[in-house]
Amino acid sequence: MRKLTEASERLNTEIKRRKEAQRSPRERLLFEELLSAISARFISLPANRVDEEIHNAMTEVLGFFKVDRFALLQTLPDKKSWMITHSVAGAGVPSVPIASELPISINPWAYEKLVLKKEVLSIEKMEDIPSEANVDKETWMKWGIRSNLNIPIMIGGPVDHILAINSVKQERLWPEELVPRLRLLGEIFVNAIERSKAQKALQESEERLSLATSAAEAGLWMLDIDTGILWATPILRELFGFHPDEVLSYERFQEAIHPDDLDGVKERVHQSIETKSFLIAEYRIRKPDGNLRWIVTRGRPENGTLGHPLRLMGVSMDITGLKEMESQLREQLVEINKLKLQLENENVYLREERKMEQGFGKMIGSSSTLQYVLFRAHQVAPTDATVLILGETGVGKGMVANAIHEMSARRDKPMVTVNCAALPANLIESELFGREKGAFTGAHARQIGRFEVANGGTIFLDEIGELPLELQAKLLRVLQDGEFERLGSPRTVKVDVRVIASTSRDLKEEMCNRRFREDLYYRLNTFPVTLPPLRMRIEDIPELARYFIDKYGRKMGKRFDTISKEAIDRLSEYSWPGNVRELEHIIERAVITSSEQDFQLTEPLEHGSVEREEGVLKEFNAMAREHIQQVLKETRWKIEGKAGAAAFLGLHPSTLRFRIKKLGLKRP
Ligand SMILES: Nc1ncnc2c1ncn2[C@@H]1O[C@H](COP(=O)(O)OP(=O)(O)OP(=O)(O)O)[C@@H](O)[C@H]1O
Repeated sequence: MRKLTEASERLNTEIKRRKEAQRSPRERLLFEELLSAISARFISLPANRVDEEIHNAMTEVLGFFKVDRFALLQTLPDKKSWMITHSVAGAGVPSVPIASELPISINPWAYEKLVLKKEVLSIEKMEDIPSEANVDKETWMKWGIRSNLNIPIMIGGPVDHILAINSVKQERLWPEELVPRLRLLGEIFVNAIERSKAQKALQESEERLSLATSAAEAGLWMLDIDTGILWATPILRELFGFHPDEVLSYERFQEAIHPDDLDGVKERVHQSIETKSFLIAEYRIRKPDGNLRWIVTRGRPENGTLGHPLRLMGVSMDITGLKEMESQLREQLVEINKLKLQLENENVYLREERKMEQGFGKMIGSSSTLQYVLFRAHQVAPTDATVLILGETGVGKGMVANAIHEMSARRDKPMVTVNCAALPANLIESELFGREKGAFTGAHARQIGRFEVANGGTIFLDEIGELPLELQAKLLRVLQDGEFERLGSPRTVKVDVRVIASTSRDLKEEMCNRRFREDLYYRLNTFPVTLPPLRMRIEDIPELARYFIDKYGRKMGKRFDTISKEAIDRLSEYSWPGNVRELEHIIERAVITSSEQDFQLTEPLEHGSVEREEGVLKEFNAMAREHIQQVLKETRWKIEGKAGAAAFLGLHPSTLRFRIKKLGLKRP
C-alpha cells in the first residue's frame, strides 16, 4: 500500500514537471521581456524613486508567477538578523511588514545555506526539508509557507541580500532555469539600492559642504589647468564681484587681483602645479565698485591619469575683517611697546630720583658738622661694617642709613627697616627672626623674619636701644656669625645682612644701667656716626627752610618769590627739640597758610628761642674741629683747588684758613 502511494506521488511530480516544462519556453520568453522592461526602468532611476520601483517590479513578478509572497531581505551587519527591506503579497495573503527584523536564530539552517554557503534554497514542500532544519521548518510552517524559493544575491563578495519567494496556497515546483533570471532581478534591485544609498550620502555630504561653505562665507572654485576655465560657486563670484552668469577664466581671476599682489599669487599657483603641493595665498582684490578686500585662498592640484595635474581646486574667503583687526592689534602693540618703554624710562628716572632723595642728593646742609657726618658715611658705605648712627630724634638718622645703603655694593638688594620702638616686645622676635607655624598661640602660619627678607641687603634697626635684653644676645649672634633660628624651629638659618643701627638714647648709659648688653654695644659701636642736632648747625637752617618751602610750595601749587628775613631769623633762633622733622612740619603748615608769593611764618614757635649753653657750644666746636682736621688729613692739608679741603667742605679758602686758625689746628 505504502509503495503504491509513493509511486503515485512520484507520478504526480513528474506530471507537474512536464507541465512546467511545456509552459517554460513561452513563459521564459515573457519573463525575459518583463525583466528587460524592469531593468530599463532602473537605468538612471533617481534615488528617491528606487523603493517605489522595486515594489512595482516585485508586484509584477508576483503576478507573473502567481506566487503569494515576494520579499527582499538584507543581512544586518551584526549578522544576527535579517531585515525585510521590500515585500509584496498576493490577494488574501498576509504580507510581512517592511523594516521588520527576523532573527537568524529562527532560520539557522537557511542562514548557513544561503549566506555562508551561498547556495539556493528551493523547497517544493515542507516534508522535503531535512531533519537538521527542524527549527527553520517550524518557522516556515508557522508562517503558513508550503513552498519556498530563496536566492542569495551577491554584489562583490559576501551575501547581504536574499530574494525570498513563498507559496502559501499550494505546493509548487521551482524550475531551475528560473534561478539565474530571478538572481539577475535581485541584482538589479540591490544595485539600485546601493546606488541610491551612495547618491543620498553624496547629496548629504554636498549639503553639509554647502552649508559649511556658506556659513564660513567661503567660495569654492576649480581651475582646469589646460583650458584655464574657472568654475566657481555663487559665493566665490560674490566675493570677487564676478557676474553670476559670467564665464570665468584664470585671466579674469588675475584681473581682479591688486597689481602689487599679482606676481606673488601667480608664482604660488605656478609652484603649486609644478611641485604638486598645497596652494596658500593671501592677497588683495579690487572689486568692481573699487572696494579693496583681503582674500585668502587655499587649494590643491588634482592629478590626472598620467600624474600631470589636471585641475587646481580650492576655497577662498574674505579676511578683510581679520586683516583690519590684525593691523589694529599691531598698531596697539606698537603703542603698548612705546608706553612700556616710556614707563620703563619713567621707572628708571623715578628710581634714580628716589636714590637721590634717599642718598646725599637731598641731604640738605653745608655746615661743616653735617659735611663731616656725610664724609664718615661715605667712608664706611663701601665696607660691610656695622654702623651705629647716633643723634636726637628727627635729625636725619634714617636718611643717613639709606644713603649708606645706596652707596654700598648692596644697593640693588633690599634695605629693610625695623623700628624697634614701634613693635610690641612680644612680637619683635618673630618679626626679626621669623617663626614656624604653631611656634606660639596664634602663630597660624609660617612667617619669614626681616633678617631673611634682607638677605644680601641691609637691615636698618631704628631705635636699637629699645630692643629687649633677651633678644640682644640673638642679635649679637647674627652680627658675629650671620646665623639664628626661627622661633619654634631648631634649624639654623644663615644670612648675609649688613646691619645699620640707630638710637637717640645714650647707649653707654643704658649699658651702665644694664639695660643694654656690653658686648653688643661694643660690636655695634665699631663705626659710630653722630648726627648733630639742628641747634648745633644753625647755618643749615636757611638752606633747609628754603628747600622745604620749595618742596611743599610745589606740592601745593604755590610759588614763593620772597621769604622774609624775619621768618628766617625766627627759625634760626628757635631751639628745635624736634630737629629737621619739626622744621619740616612747621614749614609745611606755614606753606598752607601763607598767601601766594610771600612766605610767612604765622604760627608761634612753641619753645621760643634758647640760650645756647656753653656745653652745647663746646660740643659743636669739638665736632667741627674733628671734622675739619679729618678733611685736612685726607687732602694732605691742601686748602685750595678742586681737590682741596675748602672745596670739599664747601667753604671759601680764606674762611677755612680763618677757622683753622680759630680752632688752633696745626699741620703735623
Ligand atoms: N639734612 C636733611 N635734609 C633734608 N631733609 C632732612 C634732613 N635731615 C632730616 N630730614 C628730614 O627730616 C625727617 C626726619 O628724618 P629721619 O627720619 O631720617 O630722622 P631720624 O633721626 O631717623 O628720626 P627718628 O629718630 O625719629 O627716627 C625726614 O622727613 C627727613 O627727610
